[in-house]
Amino acid sequence: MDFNVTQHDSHYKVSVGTLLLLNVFNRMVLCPLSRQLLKSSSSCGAWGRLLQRPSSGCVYSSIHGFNQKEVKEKLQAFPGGSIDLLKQDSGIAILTINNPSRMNAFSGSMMVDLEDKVSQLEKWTDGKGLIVQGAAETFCSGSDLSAVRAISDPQDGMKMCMFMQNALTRLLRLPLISVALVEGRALGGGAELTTACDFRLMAHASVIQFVHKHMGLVPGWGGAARLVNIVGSQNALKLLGGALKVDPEFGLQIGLADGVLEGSQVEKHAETLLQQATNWLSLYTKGPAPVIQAVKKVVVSGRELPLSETLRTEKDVFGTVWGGPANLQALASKSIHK
Ligand SMILES: CCCC(=O)SCCNC(=O)CCNC(=O)[C@H](O)C(C)(C)COP(=O)(O)OP(=O)(O)OC[C@H]1O[C@@H](n2cnc3c(N)ncnc32)[C@H](O)[C@@H]1OP(=O)(O)O
Repeated sequence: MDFNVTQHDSHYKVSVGTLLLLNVFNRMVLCPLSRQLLKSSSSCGAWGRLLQRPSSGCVYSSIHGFNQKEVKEKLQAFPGGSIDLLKQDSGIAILTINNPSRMNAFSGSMMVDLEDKVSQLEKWTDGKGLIVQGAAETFCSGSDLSAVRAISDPQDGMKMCMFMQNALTRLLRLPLISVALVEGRALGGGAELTTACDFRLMAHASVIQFVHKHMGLVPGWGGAARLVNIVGSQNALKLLGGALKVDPEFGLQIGLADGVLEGSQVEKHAETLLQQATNWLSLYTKGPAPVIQAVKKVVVSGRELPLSETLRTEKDVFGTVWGGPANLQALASKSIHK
């Protein structure tokens, strides 16, 4: 029996035998080969650095004089609040910044908690998407100012900054499509946190503001580097230099926001913001987890690596889905894309 398969504008004739052979070839030759390539590149290659090992997305390690255990102990001295993770059967997880009495400011223990939750998400094989939100109708007001005052020594400040850069870089590199649901205010480090997600959805009347200049600071959690990638250097300079308030309309205009959510309080039976964000995200997370994760991996490599390295990574990721269950099922079901 032959299947007529349309891919874009070309028609291919694929027999069941060919499909099975492809699958066997993939499982016995390509996959072990890919795994071998990944192994050999894991110590220094870009692929290994970015995608292969959990927590390998770290920017700082002991070779940079960074002692994670020591920094964690110091941060734990500033307790309060929590970072809550809910992994759902749908493959979409909800990460909640939870410290309402301080407008969801990050205490030291919340920073440690965040790193722990990112580690859990790195191991989530069934995951496809992630929504990052704040508790009690506001997003996050940045660093807890009482901790900031206590860690005024530049060396300690830099250690906290390295810790948060590691955690947020790993958050952005997760093989999950992530969205920050911004309600209320995202200030300082909270604004930086929104840039560690792939997308930002802003609720009516919400504000993202890099208030660092007003605090005599610049972003230190990787937010400036990510902001430049998202909105370009001209807009980033305006947002940081002017500590401008970004409302949903301005956010859409400069590309910081990817969508605006309706106010749920206005109409009694309106969808909650979380439901709206989930619906928005599900357009991109529909399908099997290995395929969605592969999509995110090729985009991460394209976003971060030089062209020749990103092409090699794309080839390796391609090898993990080619002839895989979703690919074979699509071929067998004669899927067409009108
Ligand atoms: C590299 C990271 C750099 C940084 O993130 S530096 C921190 C940047 N963030 C800030 O400066 C935010 C300072 N806070 C504010 O501007 C205002 O509190 C804010 C968020 C606009 C909310 O204003 P309001 O709605 O009027 O509420 P409020 O001021 O009464 O605040 C309610 C309670 O929350 C507290 N709070 C808000 N942001 C905080 C923070 N970042 N650290 C510690 N506590 C914070 C605030 O002190 C107040 O507490 P309390 O009720 O007086 O005990």
